[in-house]
Amino acid sequence: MGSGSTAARFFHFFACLLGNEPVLELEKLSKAYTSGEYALKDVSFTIEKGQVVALIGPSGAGKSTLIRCINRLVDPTSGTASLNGTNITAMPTRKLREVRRQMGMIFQDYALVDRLSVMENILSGRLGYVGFWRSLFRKFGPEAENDAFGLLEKVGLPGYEDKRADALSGGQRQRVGIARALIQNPSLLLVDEPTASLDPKTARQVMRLIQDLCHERNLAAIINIHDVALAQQFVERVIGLKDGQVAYDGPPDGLTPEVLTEIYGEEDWSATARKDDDEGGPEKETPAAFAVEK
Ligand SMILES: Nc1ncnc2c1ncn2[C@@H]1O[C@H](COP(=O)(O)OP(=O)(O)OP(=O)(O)O)[C@@H](O)[C@H]1O
Repeated sequence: MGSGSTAARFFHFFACLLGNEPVLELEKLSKAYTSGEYALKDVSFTIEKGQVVALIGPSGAGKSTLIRCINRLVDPTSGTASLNGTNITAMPTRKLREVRRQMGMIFQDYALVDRLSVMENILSGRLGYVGFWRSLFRKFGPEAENDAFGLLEKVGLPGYEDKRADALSGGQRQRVGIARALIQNPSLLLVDEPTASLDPKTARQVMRLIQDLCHERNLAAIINIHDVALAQQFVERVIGLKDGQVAYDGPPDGLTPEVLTEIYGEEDWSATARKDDDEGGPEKETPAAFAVEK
């Protein structure tokens, strides 16, 4: 382990002492694909426990590459990513299973197994915790099943456990995807365009649900999202990528037309950027967050 990672561990330890517990720390993370072009260039930021962050930026800005570097589906070219103080960029592949179960993934296309029940889909989030034979026969134990029932309530789908995944609406499928990610007991949620396939109302419900569950569990999340207005409504921090670099890192209110022009280019942003006299800040937790569209 080099001196860089020793310094990173020191800063992580110090930040924890100060009460700002970093979950994810990126230090000059870069990725060049074989074409030689950089998809990410020196990306550095820290996400603390309980912080919900939107990752925005135009197509090709590097958002998916960043998420993939964090969960090591893609190996960064240089720089480091640390999860709870452990450098995951340097981790050998055989150890990745352990670190990946600390990262819950939520996908645009839900990634459910259609022919399986809601309960089986949720329990598959526990695959990283059981051995080969138990995973093969999908034996996760009564404790995991209890957790799954609790999560079904949380995501507003009580009584849905025996329904097949392909009998659900898009919004319901995403709720199952959220429950599957949470049953992993992750410390970080990586959320890839969770609302891209949903109508505006369901998209809001799903964003509200993610926000509420993160606050309730003090869980950090990065949400890759194209809908800037939706992001502004439900997160406390926005990171804007442009050409693989961080072009903005700040509160949703700071996304002025000028900042959006810097990230996306010239456009009439007046309908998108939150105005100073709008009701400020992301939505706060409300019981309505758990209302379900059926
Ligand atoms: N497997 C790959 N091989 C080569 N280049 C790639 C690969 N994946 C992504 N890229 C390139 O890296 C850059 C960043 O792509 P990435 O998919 O991360 O952007 P994005 O912001 O997620 O875009 P979108 O919003 O359209 O999903 C682009 O120039 C893209 O062409």
